[in-house]
Amino acid sequence: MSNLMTGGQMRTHEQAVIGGGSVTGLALMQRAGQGVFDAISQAFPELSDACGRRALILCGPGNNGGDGFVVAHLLAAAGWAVDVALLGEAGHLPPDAAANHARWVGTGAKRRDVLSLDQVVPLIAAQGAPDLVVDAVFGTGLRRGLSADVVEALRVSIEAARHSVAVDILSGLCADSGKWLGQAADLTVDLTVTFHTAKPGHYLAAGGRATRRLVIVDIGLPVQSARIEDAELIDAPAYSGEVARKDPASHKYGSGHALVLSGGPGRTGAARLAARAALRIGAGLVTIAVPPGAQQEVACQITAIMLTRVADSEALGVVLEDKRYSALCLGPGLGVGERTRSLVSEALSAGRSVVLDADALTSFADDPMSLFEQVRGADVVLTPHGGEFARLFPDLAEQLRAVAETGPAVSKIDVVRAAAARAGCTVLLKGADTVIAAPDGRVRVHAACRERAAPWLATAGAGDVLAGFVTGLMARGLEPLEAASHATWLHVECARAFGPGLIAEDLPEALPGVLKALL
Ligand SMILES: NC(=O)C1=CN([C@@H]2O[C@H](COP(=O)(O)OP(=O)(O)OC[C@H]3O[C@@H](n4cnc5c(N)ncnc54)[C@H](OP(=O)(O)O)[C@@H]3O)[C@@H](O)[C@H]2O)[C@@H](O)CC1
Ligand SMILES: Nc1ncnc2c1ncn2[C@@H]1O[C@H](COP(=O)(O)OP(=O)(O)O)[C@@H](O)[C@H]1O
Ligand SMILES: [K+]
Repeated sequence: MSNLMTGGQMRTHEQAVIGGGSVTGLALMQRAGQGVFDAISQAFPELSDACGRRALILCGPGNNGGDGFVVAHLLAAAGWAVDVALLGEAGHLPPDAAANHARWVGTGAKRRDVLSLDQVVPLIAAQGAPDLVVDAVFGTGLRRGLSADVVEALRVSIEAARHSVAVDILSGLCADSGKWLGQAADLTVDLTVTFHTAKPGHYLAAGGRATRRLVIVDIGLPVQSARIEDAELIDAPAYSGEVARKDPASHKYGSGHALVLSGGPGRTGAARLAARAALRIGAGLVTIAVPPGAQQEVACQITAIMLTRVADSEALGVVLEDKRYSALCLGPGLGVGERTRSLVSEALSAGRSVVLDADALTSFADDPMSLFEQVRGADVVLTPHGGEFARLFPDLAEQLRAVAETGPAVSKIDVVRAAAARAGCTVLLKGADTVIAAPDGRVRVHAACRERAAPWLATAGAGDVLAGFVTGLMARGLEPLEAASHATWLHVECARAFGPGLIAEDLPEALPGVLKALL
């Protein structure tokens, strides 16, 4: 896993390193610009012959613009015809950007013109499409939404150019949250080149869709050891290798016994999906607890999975006298109301690992604190989708939903971290971008975007399978944050392995192939 650093963390780190005297801001800017140039050459080999190529570089009023001037210089040196447009006054640029602006403009007979940003649209109308547009208008310093003329210049350039590249992050996106500040511009570039680490805004919300490729350039800043305030990205190509391995000497009870509670007649499918997922991910045994009226329905659809009758919370208490049940899953298809609340309370009081999903969460919509009092400090994972999250944490959901006028905006990381602290247990908020937070502040991010896109995963029952994966891994003894992280990565991996046409039943069946590939 790698760290995701916010704009603020990046600035603090950069200032500390510059303050230490080992490097100057100007040198970092040169490395950043060189990194963008190299990434362009690598991503678009068809541009290697610079003869007759035209580039348009859009520079902003801060250091992101400074990076743009470095890129302009390198492209021109390589033989490109380069136009540069600047937003704002050259005289107001910060020192390092001003130095690179001056270098670009040159002196005497070799002076070059710098256009103003409002000359960009007429330039493209007159000259036709450039081969390359580089967006160096705003990076991590974006503080408010783009004005309409900036959006227009960006849109026309990006849509016209054959190749589009954003320096650090596409202008208009908040680097911390991936949200558009102000009005959403909904632009997409071919390539984004960022520095030192990826930022949350490259993965969260609109940020995950705003670039087709992301390249992270090492600009020589020292790598910081992991700190609790850094969100970690679940990104390793073979993340869940440890899950694929089992102790050769263990027996089935060594891998735990998962109990999945089912809803009544006609509502048992979700629990069966979760149970199959828990078994496939390696729980040694899986049992479905069914209300008596649904016994027939479940019995005729399971084989390796076992069944026990559980009419109510008292019956659940009796079942849980068997201490070998190591993890429980409640929620999928369970029904909303008092019965579910009492089953949840019984499960939590038994002191096992517990996954609460779907109806088990919605059942506490009227009094979320009564749930949090029971889960605090226990090995519990809550797995809400956006709607369920809003029922338990309405204020946090509102902060996440609100249009952000100023940056940095509240991010999915911020709200899930706050939710986990409030609930006192691990919270996994689902979506194309999934954020998992432990109550101690650790956060993991998985984004099903770009090379990990899994659009077929947005299918009924996929969430039940995820709950089953988490349950199975907790049954095997993984701690909540680890179980949730591996389950999330494997869930997407199964969807990617199966591909188009995926339905929820296919996910557990794709898992053996995925696990085998990890060994
Ligand atoms: N950190 C590092 O290690 C390294 C960083 N590097 C580079 O520096 C970049 C960060 O530079 P940065 O801090 O100068 O911010 P940047 O994004 O250029 O913008 C700030 C300017 O924009 C203005 N402004 C903001 N929003 C606005 C709006 N909506 N509309 C209009 N104006 C607006 C704001 O003005 P103000 O808010 O003060 O009015 C200020 O003038 C980073 O992304 C990377 O590319 C690399 O060189 C190497 C190492
Ligand atoms: N666009 C998407 N790309 C990747 N994964 C997605 C996308 N949309 C939803 N998912 C995933 O699909 C699952 C849907 O779960 P959920 O909303 O609970 O549905 P259900 O209740 O029908 O099972 C979650 O794991 C979520 O992260
Ligand atoms: K940019």
